[in-house]
Parts: sequence; C-alpha cells; structure tokens
Amino acid sequence: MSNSTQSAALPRTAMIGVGSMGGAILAGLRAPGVEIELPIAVTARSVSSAAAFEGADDVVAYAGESDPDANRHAVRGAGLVILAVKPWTVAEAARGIADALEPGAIVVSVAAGVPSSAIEAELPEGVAVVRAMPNTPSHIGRGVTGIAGGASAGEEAVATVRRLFETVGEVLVVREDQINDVAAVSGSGPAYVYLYAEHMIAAARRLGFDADQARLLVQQTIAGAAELMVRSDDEPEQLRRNVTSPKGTTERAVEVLQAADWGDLFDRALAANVRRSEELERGE
Ligand SMILES: NC(=O)C1=CN([C@@H]2O[C@H](COP(=O)(O)OP(=O)(O)OC[C@H]3O[C@@H](n4cnc5c(N)ncnc54)[C@H](O)[C@@H]3O)[C@@H](O)[C@H]2O)C=CC1
Ligand SMILES: O=C(O)[C@@H]1CCC=N1
Repeated sequence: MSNSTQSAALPRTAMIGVGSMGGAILAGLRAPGVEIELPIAVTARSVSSAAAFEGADDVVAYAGESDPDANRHAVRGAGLVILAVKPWTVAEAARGIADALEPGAIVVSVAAGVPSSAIEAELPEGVAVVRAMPNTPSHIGRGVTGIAGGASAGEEAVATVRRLFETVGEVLVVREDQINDVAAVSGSGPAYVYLYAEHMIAAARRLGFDADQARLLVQQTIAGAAELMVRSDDEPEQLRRNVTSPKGTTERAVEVLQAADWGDLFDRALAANVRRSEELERGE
C-alpha cells in the first residue's frame, strides 16, 4: 500500500440505499474531520426520504420514485460505491448500475450472505468488489467492520475500503468465508446488547424504578462497563471478578445467570445467525 493511498482523501462515494446501515455509515462519513471528496451521492427509494437531504452541501440525494435512473446518476464519477440495500436486491442493484460505473470503481456490498462472486457476475471487468460487514454504532464513529476482498479486488481496493470504514470505527480484514461469522458476532451484535438492555430495564421497572430511572441506570451501566473494557488491559473475566466481591451480592446474581448456560445459548444463537446468512447465499 502506498503512502498516497493511506493519506489521500477518500474518493467520491455513492451509496445505494440509506436505511439503517447505510444511514449509519453516512452519518459517520459526514462527521467533522472525515476527509472525503464531496458531495457524497445517495439514493433512496422515495422522494420524501431523498428530501431529507435538501439543502445539505455535502450530500446530493436521488430518489428512485421520481427518477428511474437515480442509482445510475448517483454512481457517475464515484470511485467508491456502497450497496446498502437488502441482500435479495443487491444483485439487481449491481446489474442496474453496471454500465454507469467509472472504470476501476470499487463496489462495496454490506449485504449479509451475498457472495462477492454473485455481485462480480453483474459488473464489468475492472470493477473491484469488496464485502463489508459493519454495524450500526458506525453512526457515531464507534462501529466495527469486517472486510474481505472478492476475487476482483486487489490489495489497493481492500486498503481503500479499509480507510472508508476506519472513518466510522475499527476494521478487521478477514477472509470472505469468515464474513458470515463476523455478521453473527459484531454485525448483529448490537441487537444482542439492546436485547439485554430491554430485559434489564424491564426487570429494573419491576423492582419499582420509573422508566427514566430504569433507562438511566441500565444505559449508563452498559456504556460505562463497555468503555472500561475498551480502556482496560484486563480481560472481561477479570473485570467481572472486580465487581464480584466474595460472599457479596453480585456472586448470587451471577450464579443465577450462569445456570442458564450462556455458552450453549450463544453458540446456538450465533449458529442460527450463520445459518440465515447461508440461506441468503442460496437465495432463500
Ligand atoms: N442493519 C444492520 O445493522 C446491518 C445491515 N447490514 C446489511 O445492510 C443492508 C441494508 O440493511 P438495513 O439498512 O438494515 O435495511 P433497510 O431496509 O433499513 O435499508 C435498505 C434501504 O435501501 C432502500 N432501497 C431498497 N432498494 C433500493 C434501490 N434499488 N435503490 C435505492 N434505495 C433502495 C430502502 O428504501 C431502504 O431505505 C442489508 O443487506 C443488510 O444485510 C449489514 C450489517 C449490519
Ligand atoms: O439482520 C441482518 O440481516 C443484518 C446483517 C447483520 C445485522 N443486520
């Protein structure tokens, strides 16, 4: 990787689909200090979604509803194109932009389950396809993204996509056969944390706290514990032991929780997640 690749601003970027994940990446890319050639072009399905960007000087939005060529217009002049639509529409979206892509453009798919080969099959020679599995904390620059180049992607394309996702968090380069596992752990991972938060808030309310009190206690506990884990050299197990005074209160609660066999529970949950990626890969 050359120094210029490392330090140059990100190329003009287009994003097809700005829903949950695309919107999170876009928010991260628009944050102050991110060096990217502007404007970022995005396409939404509806006119009203595109209208949300009216007056923005860093984003130009196209709506498929009013412009059947919206996606093709968006990718013109873009060196990077992010496909952030549902897995079952990714190949169709790639087919629709194929003849409008710049030579040498890099197409990044964040879709779960869809192999790079299925996207490469829709695109001309010379376009590099890179898969990425980000997560929604990208919205605030705290995401983690696994990336893997397809057969069409050289080191430089992977390095550029790495820089793209480093603007919204941490990046792990993996083999493409590990992307489903990344989805199971970190792509979907925020949902597991929010599920835990939902149950903790509900339990706190049953103890008698009102909604605001319960939310404050739980969200600050999760945020503080997560930040301590990030900043500490200690493993999570040690951090847990630091809370668990011998013969104290935590010990009793942890005994109850561990009786539920979290090891098996998480193995089964992650396996179910991977199975769904495999179904998506088969077009199911
Ligand atoms: N939501 C998440 O946390 C993550 C999602 N992903 C992947 O991101 C992709 C999108 O997922 P979500 O954002 O959750 O779904 P979503 O439904 O929130 O977003 C998809 C967006 O694409 C738009 N869209 C659909 N077809 C379009 C087209 N032809 N042109 C322009 N816009 C179009 C839809 O209107 C919608 O706004 C999926 O492939 C998913 O596997 C990957 C990692 C995490
Ligand atoms: O639920 C999904 O299919 C997507 C992929 C990873 C997170 N959300």
